[in-house]
Amino acid sequence: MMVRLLKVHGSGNDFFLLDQMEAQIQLTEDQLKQLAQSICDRKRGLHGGADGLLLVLKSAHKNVVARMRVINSDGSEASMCGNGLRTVARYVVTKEKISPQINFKIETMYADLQVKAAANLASDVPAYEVEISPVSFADSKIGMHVGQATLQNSLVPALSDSLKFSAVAVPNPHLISFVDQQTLKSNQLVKMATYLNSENPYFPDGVNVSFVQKISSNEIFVKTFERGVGLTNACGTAMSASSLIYVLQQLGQAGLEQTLKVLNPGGMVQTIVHQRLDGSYCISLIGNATVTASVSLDAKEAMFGNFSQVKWSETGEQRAYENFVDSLKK
Ligand SMILES: N[C@@H](CCC[C@H](N)C(=O)O)C(=O)O
Repeated sequence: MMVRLLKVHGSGNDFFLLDQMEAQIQLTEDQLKQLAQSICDRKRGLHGGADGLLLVLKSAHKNVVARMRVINSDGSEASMCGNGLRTVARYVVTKEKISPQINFKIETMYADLQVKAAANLASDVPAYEVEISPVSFADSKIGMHVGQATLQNSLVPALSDSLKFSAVAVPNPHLISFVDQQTLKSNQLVKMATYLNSENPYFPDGVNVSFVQKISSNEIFVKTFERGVGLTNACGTAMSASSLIYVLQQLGQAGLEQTLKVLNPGGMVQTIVHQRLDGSYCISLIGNATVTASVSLDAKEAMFGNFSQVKWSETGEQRAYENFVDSLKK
């Protein structure tokens, strides 16, 4: 059962992308989960593994070009993936020959989201802009049980006696703390997030946890431990959620519609926080959509960790991306 995959990334948050409309045989839900776990495994997976598997499907919604599903590397399904959506948008533009000026929609678990091509981040680094929405601060939408209906820069004594937390669903769940350099460099993020993504009474379905550092008024650094994955180079929804919290708590109205620079361990994206007329928020996430390789493999063999028949062909795009990351350090 041969299938073709792409290896893609946004800010180094990397994925295998499978277009199920092109696959000759449809994999069952169990087979998709097993394939994701097998190829994404960082030690025994395909070419160093990945953070997840992105599925591209047909959408039944009117005026929607395609549908995206996201399977984390542990086989769990996520409701949204910001970095992944940019790469899916690029894939759909190429496949459907959509003009780069056109805005279009991609269906995700809870919303049909606007996407469009953006100006290159740097020479030969294609970029896309995607909508991150819907946003909710309610404990029920976040899957949060901390004895408070919302968390907005609040102490949660069960988690830490000094760090303050904010929680938001965009719509996948995020727990965010603004920290100093020493805390950012410590093992606290991994320790806390590992606990909150194992059996625990506070976030029984797990949560993406980010530590954020303010760099300047329009610049933040975000480090994320993702639910279903672990520490990643970047998490698009986490950077969007962190930008929203930063604007609401530190910039106020003046921060709306402003472009923020969001640095992360894998590179940099830009975000813009919007407030709609009905008072709800949404975020524009702008960043690279890089295709590093095209792959063909026998899905049944790959599910069991046999990659002997894999054909792997590099695109050459990674070099330009690395030059871009180097330029950020200067
Ligand atoms: N990397 C993603 C988020 C993927 C889903 C997350 N691990 C979850 O389970 O919610 C992003 O770029 O947003």
